[in-house]
Amino acid sequence: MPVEQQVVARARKAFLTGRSKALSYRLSQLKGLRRLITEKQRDIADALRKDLHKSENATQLYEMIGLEGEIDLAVSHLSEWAAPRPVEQSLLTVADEVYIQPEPLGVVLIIGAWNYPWAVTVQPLIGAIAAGNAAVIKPSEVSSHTSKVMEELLPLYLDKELFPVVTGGVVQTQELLKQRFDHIFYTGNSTVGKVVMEAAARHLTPVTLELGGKSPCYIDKDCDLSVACRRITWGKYVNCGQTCIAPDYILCEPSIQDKVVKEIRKCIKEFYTDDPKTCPDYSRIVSLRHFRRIVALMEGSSVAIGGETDEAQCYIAPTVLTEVTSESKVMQEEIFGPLLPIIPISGTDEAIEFINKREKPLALYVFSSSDKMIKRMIADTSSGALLANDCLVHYTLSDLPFGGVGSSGMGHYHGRYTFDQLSHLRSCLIKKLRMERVNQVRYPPHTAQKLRWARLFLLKRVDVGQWRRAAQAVALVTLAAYVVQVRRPERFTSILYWLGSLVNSDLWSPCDLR
Ligand SMILES: NC(=O)c1ccc[n+]([C@@H]2O[C@H](COP(=O)([O-])OP(=O)(O)OC[C@H]3O[C@@H](n4cnc5c(N)ncnc54)[C@H](O)[C@@H]3O)[C@@H](O)[C@H]2O)c1
Ligand SMILES: CCCCCCCC=O
Repeated sequence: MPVEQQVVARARKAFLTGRSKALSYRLSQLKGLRRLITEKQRDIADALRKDLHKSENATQLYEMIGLEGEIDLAVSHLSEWAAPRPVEQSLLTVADEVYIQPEPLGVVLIIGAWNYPWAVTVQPLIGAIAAGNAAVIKPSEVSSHTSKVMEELLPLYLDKELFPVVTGGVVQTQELLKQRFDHIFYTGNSTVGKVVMEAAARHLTPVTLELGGKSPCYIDKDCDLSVACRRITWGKYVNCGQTCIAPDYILCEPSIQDKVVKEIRKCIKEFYTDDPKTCPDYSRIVSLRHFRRIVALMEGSSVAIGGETDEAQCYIAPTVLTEVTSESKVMQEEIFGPLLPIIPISGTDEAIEFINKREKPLALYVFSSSDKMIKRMIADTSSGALLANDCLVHYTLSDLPFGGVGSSGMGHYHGRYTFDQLSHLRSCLIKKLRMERVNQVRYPPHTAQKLRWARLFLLKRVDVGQWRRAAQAVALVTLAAYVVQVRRPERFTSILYWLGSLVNSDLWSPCDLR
């Protein structure tokens, strides 16, 4: 039996013991993960320096702080997320207990990518643990040092049967994909995304696909170009452009192109000095394969800034390309590197047309001082996320669902969204065996009179929670009135009057007919 099959079988067996379901157990595992991040910062940072030339501070800023925040959020909200969720009811079920009970799915497969290997592999794991699942973790073989560190460290802090790490490349991943999972959470490119989805379909396993693509960045001429270019320079060149939501290309009117180039040049110098190659904050391309792919993308465009490369170090300077058209090589695929092409367009109409002609992006960036223009972009385009006047920062908010649409992915996560994505939201309705008369309206023979009652019973929507709160309020006020009557009879009438107005208030009127 292949080792991957054995690992999955062990994880399923551990899940079936039921121990991952107890909230106290989930919390202890989350706290273990938190300790790992705190105690092993140095090992994590060393590996990322070897993989991507990331500085220790950049590792903290772009990966670890986010994970700490997500763990803390899950720990503090777990009981609320996992609790039964009451729902609005119809009159037909008003006497019943009706709620949604989130329950674990079972064994989840998490396949991570290499660019922010801790963020994109461990963040889904936080949700998997919080939701009470077992999870098999497959880090990317491309960030090999990090993969090794994960394999060594995770078992020291987590239940190794419930949360095993499988390392290796395509062969091992494909072996894993033959196994039956209850959910597959994949982060990576769309070509492999299709392979994952096909394998999942064989077992009818649901998937979350966190993919990429070309995220456009439109700069309106009505905007502060120096601020806009500063934010774009940061968003593009952080991690050497190897960010799923990096602005892939700029769309702007020819009249502002020179100013855009000038401002970006200024910011590159400010962030990465005159010689980015020696700057500790400037990363490297992850592998020779990716290096050669990115260098080849420059062909046919003019280099306005940068363009220097060093194959021995997988170094590509922060680069801006001009004289780019839709047909240019650099526009045929996601760049995922430090090349920033500028494509001239005639204005907002053409920008929207350009964006809508292509696949739906993971992120869409708009820089403008006009609220109207920004709202128009939101209304007339579609993307995983839209940011006005900034780049990347939506990723840091746990309350925003992170994910793509169309070819940039399916499903979403972060914060409670990860919990819900990796839970089954089970509908529960608990009726008592009494009050059978109410059910007459649904039993044959189906008469016109029964139908009239059924219409009322089914279409009147009732917020039972609101009724309960109102009943509690009335009970409290009645008690207070009783106490006042005994102690201060002269105030009794005014309290009765107030009580009457409460009873007549909106709280008691049934919801609209729908
Ligand atoms: N949406 C997001 O959150 C997000 C985050 C990071 C990266 N990305 C996207 O990921 C892409 C970059 O990552 P990548 O794809 O180069 O990462 P990658 O090469 O590390 O592949 C991702 C995972 O897929 C596995 N894999 C690769 N080839 C396979 C195959 N043929 N069969 C089965 N499994 C296979 C790898 O083992 C790895 O674990 C970019 O498109 C980027 O935009 C998206
Ligand atoms: C604040 C920026 C973090 C970016 C992480 C992006 C993960 C996808 O590549």
